[in-house]
Amino acid sequence: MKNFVKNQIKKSYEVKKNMLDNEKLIDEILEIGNLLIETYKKGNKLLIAGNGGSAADAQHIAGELVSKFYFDRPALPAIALTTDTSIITAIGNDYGYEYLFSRQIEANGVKGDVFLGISTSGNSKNIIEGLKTAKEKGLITIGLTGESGGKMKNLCDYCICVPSRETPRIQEAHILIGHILCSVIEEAIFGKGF
Ligand SMILES: O=C(CO)[C@@H](O)[C@H](O)[C@H](O)[C@H](O)COP(=O)(O)O
Ligand SMILES: [Zn+2]
Repeated sequence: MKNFVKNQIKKSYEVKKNMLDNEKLIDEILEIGNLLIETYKKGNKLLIAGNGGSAADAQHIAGELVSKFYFDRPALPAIALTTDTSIITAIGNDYGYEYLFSRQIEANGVKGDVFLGISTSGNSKNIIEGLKTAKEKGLITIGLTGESGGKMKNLCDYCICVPSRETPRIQEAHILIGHILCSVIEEAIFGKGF
């Protein structure tokens, strides 16, 4: 049983090590960081969505931006589209689960905003519909996925495909990337070194 535990730590570590050695992936994180910095400087906002553990990630990232990450500074606008049970149950009941995020993007997204879709398979229908509506409304689209990228890969303006096929390991890398993006944004806009 000890090895069972150790094996999972090892797998998580190996995914992170592969990311560290992948210069293209590091550049992609920085490119998205710069895009989000520009988005905030223009006065636009970030909308985030995911299912299950990725819904928690969406809320986690929005929390860092609206509250604070490392230090006290003005709030940054970010909305997780996974939190309002009245909206979610109404859309799910009246239109269908696949329209959960697209309907909210239709309501709250404006040109220049960014939609971040998080999905380990890259194939969750409500994220795919969200990406389509986001594009139609002039939002910039970012995806966080697993190795294959699924259908999201060709639908997103920017897509980071974490080099793993295991949902929990992919999620662990997604939240690392989310944290890095929050730190880059906070430092670039409000840090003393800038
Ligand atoms: O957290 C986990 C597994 O670690 C699950 O709740 C997982 O997020 C759910 O099965 C999701 O429905 C998976 O969707 P996706 O990542 O393929 O979009
Ligand atoms: Zn999980």
